[in-house]
Amino acid sequence: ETSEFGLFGLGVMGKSLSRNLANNGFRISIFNRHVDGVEENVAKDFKAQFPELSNASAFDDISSFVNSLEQPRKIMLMVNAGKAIDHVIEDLLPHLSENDILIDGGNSNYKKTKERIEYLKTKNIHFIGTGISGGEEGALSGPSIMPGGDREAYQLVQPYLESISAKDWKDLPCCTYIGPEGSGHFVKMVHNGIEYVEMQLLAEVSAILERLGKTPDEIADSLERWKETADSYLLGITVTILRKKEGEDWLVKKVLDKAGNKGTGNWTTIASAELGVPCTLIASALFSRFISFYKEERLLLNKTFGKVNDSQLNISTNEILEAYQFARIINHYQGFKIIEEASRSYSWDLNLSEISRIWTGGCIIKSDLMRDLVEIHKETSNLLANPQLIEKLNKARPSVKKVVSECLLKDITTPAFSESVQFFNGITTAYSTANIIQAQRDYFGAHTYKRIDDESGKNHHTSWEQ
Ligand SMILES: O=C(O)[C@H](O)[C@@H](O)[C@H](O)[C@H](O)COP(=O)(O)O
Repeated sequence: ETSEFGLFGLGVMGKSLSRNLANNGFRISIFNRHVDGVEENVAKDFKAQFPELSNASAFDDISSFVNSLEQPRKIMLMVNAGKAIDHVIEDLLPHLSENDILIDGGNSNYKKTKERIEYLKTKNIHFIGTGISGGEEGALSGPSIMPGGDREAYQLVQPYLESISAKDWKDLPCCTYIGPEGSGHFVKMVHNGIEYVEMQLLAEVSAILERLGKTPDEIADSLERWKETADSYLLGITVTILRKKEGEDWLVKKVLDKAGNKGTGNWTTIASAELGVPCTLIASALFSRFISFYKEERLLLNKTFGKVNDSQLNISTNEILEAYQFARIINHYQGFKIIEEASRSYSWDLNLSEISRIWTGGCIIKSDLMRDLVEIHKETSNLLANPQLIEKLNKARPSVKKVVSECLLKDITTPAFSESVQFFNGITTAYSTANIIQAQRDYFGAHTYKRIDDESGKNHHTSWEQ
């Protein structure tokens, strides 16, 4: 009997998604390449390991894999983002038939996805660029799925993606058609950008609570209490991480402080620059990872400059919680702003409320705040215009300013907290200092400027020295 769905690439996510598809009763074919001495019989061995895969067909030969599938074929590619996708597409093409559908479930760059859609369209093959969030566990039990590309083709794979996805509080699938072109991968990219900041904020919170003399267990106790008002997946795993011991020692203390990245935070920062959206927090979180990589230089410079002010920190845990809530709202404001701008610039017509909804389950940034954003985005796309969030921000302002200034004075590095206040001050300032910038640009480059007393809006130029 032919299979109804194919899974190509049995890495961490591919394996979890295969089992998820099988657990949902689908007849699947699974494929993993054969690499002498490296990857041999991966699909067959994997199939043998899990009872739910007993009906699955396992292959390491592309033509048998493709021919095992009913037409139009639906194949999900779970291979590393980048060139590997193009190689796999070229390997598959000779075996595919018109109207077959390829789904790229990796963290691919949205511009490349658009190119691949257009390239495969010339061969009457559909390509759906799909963001999948939730890691190994989420992919098995139900990830958040963000498919983008050809809507008709999506409808043919919708039953599979919706079945395996996480379910929201109304038991609806955390999977929805995002939009055309690479919009699915764009939205996943921004998901990761928001994720970077949420992780950075929790790291900064831990550093501040440690400076207040708390052990990892005591920090975990505090964060555990924060679940009442600020629960999120990342808060939950950070509690577990902080409690993890190796003998008497906390494992987290043994982890080398060099944070890696696989590119999505990078791309989000580039996209924010290209689209003119100030995602300052995402850029800051990315650059904090880059700074962490200068470990040797940091050790040297620490000797040169050292921390001078290690006096007592005068901050309460509750003020840190309020500051954390403040910065998270700014983070989500910036994240959804770039999605809104991309939707406008690329005519993708994205639904911010629906995107918030599918991010309430299965994904890394799922949280109580995201749950609130589902309703808020039905009223406005501007989170800073929502009365509920305005009230929260105004209530938390004294705390975040105190936390940032105290940490600055006491030499505790809090780039994400600091940036949240700087951004907020900037975006809420009626008359900024940009008039000076315009005058300087006009001075040395005759770039012209507009005048507040000239409603025509025409450009003016001044010979500033005369
Ligand atoms: O949503 C998710 O499931 C994760 O974000 C996932 O996509 C992956 O873990 C990223 O690679 C993390 O990004 P970095 O490797 O850049 O931290």
